[in-house]
Amino acid sequence: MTAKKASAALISVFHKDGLEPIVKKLDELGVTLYSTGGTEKFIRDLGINVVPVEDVTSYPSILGGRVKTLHPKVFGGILNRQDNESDVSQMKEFDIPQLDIVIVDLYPFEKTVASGASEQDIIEKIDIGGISLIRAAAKNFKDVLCVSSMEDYEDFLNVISEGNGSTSLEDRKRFATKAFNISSHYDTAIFNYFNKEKEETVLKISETKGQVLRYGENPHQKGFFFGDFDAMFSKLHGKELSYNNLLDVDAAVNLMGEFKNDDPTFAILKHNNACGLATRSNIHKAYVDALAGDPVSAFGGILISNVEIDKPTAEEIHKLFCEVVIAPGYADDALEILKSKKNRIILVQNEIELPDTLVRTCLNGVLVQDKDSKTDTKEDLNPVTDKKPTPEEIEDLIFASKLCKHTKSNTIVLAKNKQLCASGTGQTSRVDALNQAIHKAQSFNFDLNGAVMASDAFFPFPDCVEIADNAGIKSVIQPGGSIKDQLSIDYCNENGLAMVMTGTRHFKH
Ligand SMILES: NC(=O)c1ncn([C@@H]2O[C@H](COP(=O)(O)O)[C@@H](O)[C@H]2O)c1NC=O
Repeated sequence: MTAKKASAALISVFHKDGLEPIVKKLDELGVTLYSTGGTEKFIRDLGINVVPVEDVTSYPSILGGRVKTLHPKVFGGILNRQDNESDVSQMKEFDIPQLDIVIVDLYPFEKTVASGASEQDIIEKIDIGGISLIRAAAKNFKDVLCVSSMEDYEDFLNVISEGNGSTSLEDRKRFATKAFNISSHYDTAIFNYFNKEKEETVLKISETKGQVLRYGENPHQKGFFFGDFDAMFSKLHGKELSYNNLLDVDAAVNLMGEFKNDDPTFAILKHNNACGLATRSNIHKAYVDALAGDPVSAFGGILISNVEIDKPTAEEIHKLFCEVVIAPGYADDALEILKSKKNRIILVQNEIELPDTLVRTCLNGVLVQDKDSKTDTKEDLNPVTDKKPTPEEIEDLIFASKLCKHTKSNTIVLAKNKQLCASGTGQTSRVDALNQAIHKAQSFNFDLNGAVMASDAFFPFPDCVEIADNAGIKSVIQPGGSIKDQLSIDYCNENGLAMVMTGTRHFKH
């Protein structure tokens, strides 16, 4: 028989909200309730009989609540094996009450850390007794049902009501799984707090908000997202986001983060790279000029704006088939237009910081690195040629460099008047990336005379500046650092090009 009738429950919870229906139900079912200080008072105030845990331990809660349930009579009541003769006789010998249900809601450690509390307050929010109760009850799931978080109260209430006081082995094991999820996540959070300075080269990630995606990168692959999408975005409309949508949204948000404080800027991305980008005096113009960057690739793209989207912009966007639109907000009439396509995903981006550590799988492990948080500014530009870039060219160099940083390596970005003309993306050589960019820009009738070129890494040879010069490019930004830098500088000097070095490489593999 795997169904067990519950006769006693220990309840010790931090959050008392939501507890009332549970204790009422347990009382109605004739279950004896044992409880700790604040929880006991809460139950008693409801007019329900409850046994203080002190009556079991013969100890008061001591050391400011650090020790209240940590006692053999409590843990014996949870950990005894009901089908083990020796356990059963010891329960009698030591007068230990049988506990069939344990309900715990832990001290809110993570919330306390996030609130910026003092170290002492944080330390006091490391739950010791509660986590021990959870682990003990979950270990003994054959006999005990463990409710380990207030988020599971409703689930538990259904189980106990449907079973009329009995619980099935299946449910007890299901709740034990939840319990070990809670306890391991809790300890991970504590470790990561202590390991803030990253002294231990150990990686502990605990994501509890997993979402099953329709599929992975392709329909025959499974896919999941672990993260808190709702903290980052309010989804106003459209179909469920796919694995690839999420990757594109990530690329879009990271790119637009570079233009947060700039004039209205619009970007269109495909396969994580921008195919259109423009900064203008209003968002309508920015969209039109971003689209002009590559109206062919824009089909099915991810669109992002750094300012609210107005009606004229929405009318233009509406002519295009696009997967996702992201903005800090939408005018009402703009939203109405955008919503008129059933599947179009419309997101409002909330003001929230992205993590500053990047993680990806590698071989049989993972690679971890700091995010490339360096954005090239005017102060970073070291002019290395006789000719210096004009103020307009400097604006374009910074614009192109910001985009370069968010484009797959090897990359070359060509820009003019704060508009992306074209980029070469993810090429195996820098020359290929440049040729791809020039060819693409010319195919969309961009006049590259006076355009600027940004390179994510140094030029190993002077071939790139020569090709760029022949296409009409007048100014170049690159990190520098090649032993043959001087050859590129010499070419620029001989041919009237301006070049600046930043000293910062922006590879994106
Ligand atoms: N010290 C102990 O023995 C102990 N036993 C249970 N707790 C926690 O005390 C809280 C409930 O306390 P109260 O019922 O006094 O409001 C729960 O969050 C529970 O996880 C304890 N507190 C911290 O470790």
